[in-house]
Amino acid sequence: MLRRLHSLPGLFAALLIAALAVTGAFLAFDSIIERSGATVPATGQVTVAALAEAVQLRHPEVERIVRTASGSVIATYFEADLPGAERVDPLTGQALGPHQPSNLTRTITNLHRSFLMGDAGHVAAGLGAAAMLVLCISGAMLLMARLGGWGAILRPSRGTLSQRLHCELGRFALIGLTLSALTGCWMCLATFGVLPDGTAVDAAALVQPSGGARLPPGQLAALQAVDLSELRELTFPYGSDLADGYTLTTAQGLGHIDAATGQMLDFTPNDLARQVHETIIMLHTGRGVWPLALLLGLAALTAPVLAGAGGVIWWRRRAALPKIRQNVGAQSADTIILVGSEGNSTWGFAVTLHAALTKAGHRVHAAPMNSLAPRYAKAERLLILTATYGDGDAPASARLFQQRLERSGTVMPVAVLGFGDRSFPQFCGFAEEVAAALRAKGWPMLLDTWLVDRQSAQDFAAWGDALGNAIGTSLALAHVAARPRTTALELSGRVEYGAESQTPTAILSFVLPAAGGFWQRRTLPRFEAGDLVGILAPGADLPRFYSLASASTDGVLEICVRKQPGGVCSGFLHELQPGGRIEAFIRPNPSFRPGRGKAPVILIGAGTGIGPLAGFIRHNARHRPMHLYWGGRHPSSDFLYGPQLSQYAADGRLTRLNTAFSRVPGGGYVQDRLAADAAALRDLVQHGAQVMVCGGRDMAGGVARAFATILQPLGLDLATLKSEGRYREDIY
Ligand SMILES: Cc1cc2nc3c(=O)[nH]c(=O)nc-3n(C[C@H](O)[C@H](O)[C@H](O)COP(=O)(O)O)c2cc1C
Repeated sequence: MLRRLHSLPGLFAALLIAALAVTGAFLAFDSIIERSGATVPATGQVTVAALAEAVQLRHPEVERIVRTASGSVIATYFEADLPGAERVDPLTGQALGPHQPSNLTRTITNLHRSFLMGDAGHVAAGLGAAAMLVLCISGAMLLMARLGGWGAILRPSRGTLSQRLHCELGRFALIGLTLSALTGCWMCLATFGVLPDGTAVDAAALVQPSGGARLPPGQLAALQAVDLSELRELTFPYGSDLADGYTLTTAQGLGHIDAATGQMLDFTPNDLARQVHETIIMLHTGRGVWPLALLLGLAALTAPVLAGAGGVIWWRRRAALPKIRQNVGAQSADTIILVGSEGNSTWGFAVTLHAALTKAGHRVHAAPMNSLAPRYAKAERLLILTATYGDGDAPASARLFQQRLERSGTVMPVAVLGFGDRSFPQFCGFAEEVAAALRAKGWPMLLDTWLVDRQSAQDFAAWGDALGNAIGTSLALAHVAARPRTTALELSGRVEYGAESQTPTAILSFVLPAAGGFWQRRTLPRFEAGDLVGILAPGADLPRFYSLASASTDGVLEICVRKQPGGVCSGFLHELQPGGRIEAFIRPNPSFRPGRGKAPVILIGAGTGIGPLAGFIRHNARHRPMHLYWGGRHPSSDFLYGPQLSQYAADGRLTRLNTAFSRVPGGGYVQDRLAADAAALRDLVQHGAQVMVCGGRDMAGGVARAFATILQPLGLDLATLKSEGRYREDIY
C-alpha cells in the first residue's frame, strides 16, 4: 500500500512536480542573487523618515517606497506627469538605477504559481504540491523501512544505481521538499479562500487628518520611530490634497500618518491569520532568509532526478513481476499467495499455483511478501512461497515481511512452502524463520512447512497434493520452469591453476561472439564485479551461478571456476575451449558491492572467492584503502590472479596483500592471518572499514568466528556490522 501510495502519485504527478520544482529552484536562486546584490543597513542605522526624505528631495512627486523581502528598496514616482521607478540605495536614498523587473522572473513566477493558466493552473499547481507532499511522507516511511528505522537515517543505502540515487537524494532533499510541498498546499488553499490569509484591507483612516501644512517626511515622528528593516511599503500623500496622509505598512501591521503633525492616526496590527500566512510565504520562498532559499532551491533541483530514478525503479519492478492472469484484488480474494523471490523462479511456481486454484473456483490474489496487508476482508487462507538467500536470509521481495507481520492485525490458516538448495547449510532457512514467526503470532498451520530443493517440480506437485487435501480442493500442480532468457557468450581466454594440488581451477573470460546478424546483441549485458552470472550447461534445466570477477565496462565477462567432482556445469566449463559458447544470464547482486565513500575495505576470500574481490580491486581507480586477505593451497600452483595482484599493489589500487597458503611448511588459513592482524583490523574497523567475504561456507564460518573475536574489544559484534552493511558475504 505504502509503495503504491508512493509510486502512483509519483508517476501521475512526475511532470507537474518536475515543472514546479525547476521553476521553484529558479525563483529560490533568483531571490538569493537579488539578496546578494542588495545593501541591507544594520537595524537602527536608517529610519523610514530619513529614507523618505532623501527620496522626496530627488522626486518631489514620489508615490511609493517599497522594501522587498530581499532588502531592495524601490521608489515609484511621477516626473513631468510620466511614471518612473528606480532602485534606491537604502543608506543614502540615492538612485542606483532604473527598476526594470525581469520578464523572465515574472514569467517563471506565473508558471510556478499557475502554469500561466489562471485558476485552473492554480488548481493544478496545488494538486502538484499535494502529490509531492504524499510522495515526501510515503517516501520518508519507505526510506525508514529500507534503512531499518529512524535511528539508521544516516546509514548508507544499498541497491542498484537508481535505487541508491533515489534514496540518497531523497534523504538529502526530504526536509526542503516537504516544506515546499506543505507550504505550497497552504498557499493554494489560501488563494481560493479555503484558508484565511488575513489580508489587511486599507480602509480610509479612522481619525481624520488635521489638514494642516505638510511637514517634510524626515520630521514626521511616526516615520522616525520606524526602522527601515520593518518597512514593507510607504505610500505618500497625493499631490496637493492636504486631507491626504501617509499609509505605512510594516511587518507588524498597517497605519495612517498625519502629514502635518507626524502623528500616527490609527494602526491595525496584523491578525494571527496574517502572521501565519506571512510565515508560510517566507517558508515557501525563503525570501529574506538566504540559507533557507538555498536549501529549498537545492532540494527542488533534486526533484526531477528523483522522479527519473523513481520511474526507472518502478519500471524495473513492474518488468520483473510476472503477469498473472485473473489476479483478484487483495480485499476480494479468498486465497492470498505471497511470494518471496529474488530471481523470480519462485514466481513461476506461484503462477502455476494461482492458475490451479483459480481453475478450482477460488478467488486468488498473488503479491510479493513485502505487500502483506494489515488485514484481508475475505481471505480464508494464506499461502507463502519463499526462496532463501545469503546465508538463510530473506530474498528482496520478502525483506519487510516480518516487520509487517508484527504490525498485522489478521490471523488465518497459513501454509509455508520453502524454495532452496540443499547444498546450503541454511536450507530454506528463511522459510523456516517465517513459519516460526507466524506460529509465534498464533497463525494456525494448514500444513507443516514443506521444502522444495532446487526448484524440483516433483516436490512442488507433492506439496500441491497435500495442500489440496487440507483445503478440500483437488490440485494438480504441473510446473514447467520457464527457461531464463540467456545471451550466447564465447570463451576468449582461460588461465589454469591447481593441477598440482588436484584442484583444477580456471579463470575464464567470455566475450560476445562476433556479430552474426542485425538482431544479435552488440554489447555485453550490464553487470558489475560481484554480480552473478547464471550458466545453463547443455541439457541442464537449472542454471549454476558464478560470481563475476569483471564488470561489463571491462569488455569481458570473467569468472573463476573450480572443477567440482561430478559437477555438470563446472565440468562443462573446464572442457570448454576458446571459441566455445555458453548460454548465460546476469543476476544482479547489489548487496555484495563495496559501499560508497572512502572508508577502507577489507576483502577476505579463499580459492575462487578471489574472483569478485579481484574485480573490486581492479576497479578501485580512486585508490581507496583496500586490504586483501586471501587463502589458497600452494603459491606455485594456485595463486589465482597472482601477477595482477602484484600489479594492483604496485599501482596503489591494492593497499596490502595478505596471503595464507595451507600446503606450505608452517602454512595456515586465511582466518589465521586475520587473527595475527587483529590490532590492525580493529583500527580499520574503527575507521569505518567495510568487510567483504567471498568463498566457501567453511572458510566464511571460520572468518566470521575470527572476526567476532577481533571485534569484541571494540564492543562490536558481527550482527551490528551486518546491519550497518559493513559485513557482507557471498558464500557458496
Ligand atoms: C546467492 C544465493 C544464495 C542462496 N542462499 C541459499 C540459502 O542460504 N539457503 C537455501 O536453501 N537456498 C539458497 N539459495 C538458493 C535459492 O533459494 C533457490 O535457488 C531458489 O529457488 C531461488 O528462487 P528465486 O529465483 O525465486 O529467487 C541461494 C541462491 C543464491 C543465488
